[in-house]
Amino acid sequence: MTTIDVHDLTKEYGSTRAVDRLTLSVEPGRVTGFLGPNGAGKSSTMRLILGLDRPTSGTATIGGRPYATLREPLRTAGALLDAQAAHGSRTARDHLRCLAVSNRLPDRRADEVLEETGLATVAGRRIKTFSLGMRQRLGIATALLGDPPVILLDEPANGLDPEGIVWIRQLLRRLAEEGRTILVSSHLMNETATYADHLVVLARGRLLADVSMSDFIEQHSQARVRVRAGDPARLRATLLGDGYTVLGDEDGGWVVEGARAEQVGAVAAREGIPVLELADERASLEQAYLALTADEAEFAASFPTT
Ligand SMILES: Nc1ncnc2c1ncn2[C@@H]1O[C@H](COP(=O)(O)OP(=O)(O)OP(=O)(O)O)[C@@H](O)[C@H]1O
Repeated sequence: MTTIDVHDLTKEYGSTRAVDRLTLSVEPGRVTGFLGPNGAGKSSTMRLILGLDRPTSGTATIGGRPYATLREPLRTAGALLDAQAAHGSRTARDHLRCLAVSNRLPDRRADEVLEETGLATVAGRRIKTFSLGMRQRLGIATALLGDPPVILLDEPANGLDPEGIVWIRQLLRRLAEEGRTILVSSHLMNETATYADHLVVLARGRLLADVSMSDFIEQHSQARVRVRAGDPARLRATLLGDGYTVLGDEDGGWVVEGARAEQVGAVAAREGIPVLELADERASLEQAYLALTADEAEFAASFPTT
């Protein structure tokens, strides 16, 4: 089992501290979503893990070794960082075969990963004719080429069509179930929620959270209850009288902030108000993420207050 270990990692570009004393481990057998506002340091961290940049201080290792010292790196870690990186005048198959040869991988791996990523029918086409989504698939094919235990993907769903998004979700789940270590950065919270088991959240180069998906949502969201009742006006007045915050929902019911279903049910029962619908509302990853990072977004839009 191969773990990614980052210890006290710092990277400065001139006066910008892109990564700031970061310590974390990315564990095998699960998909770790790598989140954070623009400029948080996600790509910089991935580049440092992959030996593409030198840290200012600290270490990043894969299976206990710096990437640069791995003898057959593609067999240990595969990555998609920049889908535009492939040579445009080569065909997809030639691009992958060249990489296979230079990494002493069997030639057949090129066709296997083309098949796996849905590119078999365009394997003979030059990469410069590829759409963004096809380039993403080729980047993922490259990451899978060495059948590595560790995979890092920077925004893999970028440019994928709806079918491609379903495909990447299933692929990530399968890779994790095979026991691999998967680190995936994304700005798409709804997507991340469908495949990640664990989350690492950065802001301004620092670690904000390193926690399971379910604990993250629990910790960074408020309990809410949705309720519809036979006498909505009286239920609202009673709840307000008991100190709850009550908002209207689009179906004519109420959303009660900071409450659980059993509490709202007890209030309705006490007052003899018939309850037609009552449910705890599960916060989304997006709501929890926005609550956590509200003060951290370096380039957050400012909204007019009037
Ligand atoms: N090669 C570089 N030279 C100078 N500054 C850099 C370089 N690479 C990154 N930075 C800076 O480091 C900070 C972190 O950038 P990084 O790309 O790692 O963030 P990110 O979390 O991946 O952002 P995004 O979500 O927008 O891709 C930013 O302030 C960025 O401008």
